Amino acid sequence: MTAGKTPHILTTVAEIRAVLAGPERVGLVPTMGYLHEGHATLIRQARAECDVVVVSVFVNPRQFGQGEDLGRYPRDLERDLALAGAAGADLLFHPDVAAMYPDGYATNVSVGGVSAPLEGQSRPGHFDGVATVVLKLLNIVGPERAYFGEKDWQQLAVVRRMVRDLNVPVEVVGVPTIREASGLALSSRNSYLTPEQQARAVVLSRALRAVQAAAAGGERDTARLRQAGLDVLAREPEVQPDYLAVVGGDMQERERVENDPMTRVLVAARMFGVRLIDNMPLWPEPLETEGEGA
Ligand SMILES: Nc1ncnc2c1ncn2[C@@H]1O[C@H](COP(=O)(O)OP(=O)(O)OP(=O)(O)O)[C@@H](O)[C@H]1O
Ligand SMILES: CC(C)(CO)[C@@H](O)C(=O)[O-]
Ligand code: BAL
Repeated sequence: MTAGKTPHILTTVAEIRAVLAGPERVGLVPTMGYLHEGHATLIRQARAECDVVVVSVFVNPRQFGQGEDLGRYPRDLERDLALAGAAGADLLFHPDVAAMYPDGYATNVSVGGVSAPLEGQSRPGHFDGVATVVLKLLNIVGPERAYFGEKDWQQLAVVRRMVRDLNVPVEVVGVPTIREASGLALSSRNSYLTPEQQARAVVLSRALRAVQAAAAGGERDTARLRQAGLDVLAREPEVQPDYLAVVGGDMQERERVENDPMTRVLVAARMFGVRLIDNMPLWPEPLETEGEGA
């Protein structure tokens, strides 16, 4: 199949299973639609590495809590088709809710450990919904590789854990976060904000960079690193921080940060009524190990 064409839309499990029955290497890019350059980057990487690229567009009700934005989540299938096609997608899987959760549906996938803190604490049940739908999508499409953005760092950890624990035969590929020139991480939810509000939301990435700078300056105490980020957030009156945390690959904070490339600083905050998340590695460049070069 060639890149740049409008992908075929398939809406039923039987259809997509029939189309993907061959021996080709399939890449899956799961999304909730309203695609942007972050999604396009995942699709392009899948295009470069796989024979057939499937993009799923499904706003999964099971990962939204009560009072969250399920009802107003942005949708534009025509635009998604054009963007997915231009980035190299062959197929767009767009099931409706009844196709994914038919009458009598009764199964939940719940990943322990990495799901519990941060987003898991702020959005109870969210990662059950994510794990459940991702496992269903993997079972429906049967890809060799599945692509996820580092923008949802904890989600990536949850998916990796689930795939390992349940022996799912897929390679999970994490793709670095795509940002506006300003530093704002691209996100479908940015569309809820005016351009002026988006400009002010840059404070989240600035806070993350302040934590990185404090670590680069020698700070190793987690509470003080955290404070460096919170001080930046405090200068923007429109920010209501949810959490800012410096965690290891297990999503847990320690008193002092470790010389470990998995150490990550994550932030979630409400701005102008919209909940935004972002994260960065604590060490943007690989660290020399203790004593190396001495
Ligand atoms: N800026 C980005 N850079 C890289 N990957 C991204 C980016 N934004 C989203 N993704 C990834 O795209 C996939 C689909 O995400 P999703 O459709 O929820 O988009 P989103 O922009 O994260 O939306 P939301 O605003 O709901 O968080 C996920 O794996 C997500 O991590
Ligand atoms: C992985 C995902 C498509 C599951 O609904 C969603 O959580 C997302 O878009 O990040
Ligand atoms: N990209 C994360 C999906 C969610 O917030 O539900």
